[in-house]
Amino acid sequence: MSLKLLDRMEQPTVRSFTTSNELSVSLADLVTKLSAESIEARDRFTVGISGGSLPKLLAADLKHRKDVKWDKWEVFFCDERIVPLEHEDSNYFLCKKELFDHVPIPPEKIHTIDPNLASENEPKEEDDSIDPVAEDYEKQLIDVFAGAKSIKFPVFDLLLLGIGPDGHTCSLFPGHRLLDEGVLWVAYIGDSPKPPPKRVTLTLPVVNHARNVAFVATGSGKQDILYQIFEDPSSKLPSQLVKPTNGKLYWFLDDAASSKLILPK
Ligand SMILES: O=C(O)[C@H](O)[C@@H](O)[C@H](O)[C@H](O)COP(=O)(O)O
Repeated sequence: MSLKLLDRMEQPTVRSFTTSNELSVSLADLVTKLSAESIEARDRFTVGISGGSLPKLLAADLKHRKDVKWDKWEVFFCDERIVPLEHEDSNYFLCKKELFDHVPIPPEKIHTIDPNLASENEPKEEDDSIDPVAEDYEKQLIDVFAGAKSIKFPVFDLLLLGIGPDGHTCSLFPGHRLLDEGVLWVAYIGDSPKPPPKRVTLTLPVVNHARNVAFVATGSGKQDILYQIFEDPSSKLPSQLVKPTNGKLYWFLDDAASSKLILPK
């Protein structure tokens, strides 16, 4: 593979599958393995899930696994649309339909935004990454990850990321000022190029502090952006800025998405 992501300490693991079902089985194997290892080491598994096509691919095989200690999971959302939780645009709603309705994760371990906190008016210009929904969600992360301690950033056991055709991930979009956010754990974006516009998102430092990060991308619509990411280290796309500091990076692709990449057989 002519992987140009050479400036990271550890090469990512890149897997491409003929079918999305094969991808889902392999992804479920990794999630199950990381869940067991995390629970063994820390008596819990902290995971962040993205929206889009990821939840269906994640759940397809995982929801049938019997060897997962679901009650030890702490689930967050890598980004979330500021809509009611029962709205079809809600990532929680999507994950509930695909996964949470099929596995016994205790409801109190599924950490959702509180859309009722949404302010009618946009934040003031100078602090426009701060918003009641984002602040509340950040407090939920602090409760789970920091408790009484003060830590710079949370360390997720696994973050599951999608990638947009423009190279965005979470709700971190190309050229957006949020890419420079270095303090907040959760930020507000009111002008998401991908509708709906109002969202909260984990910030890049949180993503890069994770023990494991797995991108999931399928379909020919992703082939060009994946080629750019893997072949052009100079472009600073959000997905290319994901370089876990002390963590492992995985790419789960299907052959349609990886068709322009030169991957080892
Ligand atoms: O809430 C969201 O919109 C997602 O978290 C977003 O970051 C998604 O992962 C990408 O847009 C890829 O979406 P697809 O996998 O559907 O192309």
